[in-house]
Amino acid sequence: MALTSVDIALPGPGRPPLIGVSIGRFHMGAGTSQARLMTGIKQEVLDSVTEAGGIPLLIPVDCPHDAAQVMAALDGLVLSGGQDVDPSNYGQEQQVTYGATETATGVPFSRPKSWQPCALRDSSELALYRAAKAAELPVLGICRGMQLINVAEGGTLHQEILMPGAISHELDSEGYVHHHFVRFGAGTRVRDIFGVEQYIVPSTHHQAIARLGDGLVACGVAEDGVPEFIEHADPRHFIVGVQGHPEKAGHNFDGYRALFHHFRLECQRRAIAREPRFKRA
Ligand SMILES: NCCCC(=O)O
Repeated sequence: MALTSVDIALPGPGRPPLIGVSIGRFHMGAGTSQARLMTGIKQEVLDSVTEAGGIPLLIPVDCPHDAAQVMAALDGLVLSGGQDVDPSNYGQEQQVTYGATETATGVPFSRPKSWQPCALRDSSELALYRAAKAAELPVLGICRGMQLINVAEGGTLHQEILMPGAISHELDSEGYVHHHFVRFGAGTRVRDIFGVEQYIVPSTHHQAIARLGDGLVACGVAEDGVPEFIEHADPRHFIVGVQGHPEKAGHNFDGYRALFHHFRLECQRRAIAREPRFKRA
């Protein structure tokens, strides 16, 4: 689908939708006088929502309000990327990777497979997802966000992509992004949005969906079988997860801009249906 700048610039009838964006929390400058606890999100996520015609509103992990109250004030939810989901949320223990040498140091190493899990962020985002779904608000999950949707629906993750025959999905040791193809399922929402059967994925993840959650469809799958896109099978829900990073790819690949565009339109359409007073003549 080719989007023009006019499509993006005109939000259409009604007010621009208010789109909640979950954000991570992390420590910076540990052990220095600049040590601080930060809350942050990649700028590209906010830019993608804004460019698509939505208003992004950040939801901190320790927001004290009930998730249903928060989502009642919003028209949609973006679950952003970041640290790994704690394996306890999908019934597993933290696994450990053992290596003969660490690339940089040449010494044996072991490290937890799941990177910096944060119980507070997990519980906050799981509650927001459930509240958004209950209110039939559109949800777009990016990378970790897609994995969180799967976990919320009872699915599981591979704590590392080490399955036989798996292609490379991670940044390589020099930081280059691997690109590979994804094939969209016929009759799926994402197939309609992208308007093609195959698309390119800039891939930067080390975990992947293992068992798919209830009600979800793996609507875009890589050649090694790794789910790259998921969506909810029930058409009442606009719930879409992307394992890659659409917020980083929109300037090169129109399909990812189309994804944000359709998400914003769906948020707006449902907001108008709920609040007809916002509809312009
Ligand atoms: N697990 C959340 C971040 C994405 C990944 O590396 O799998």
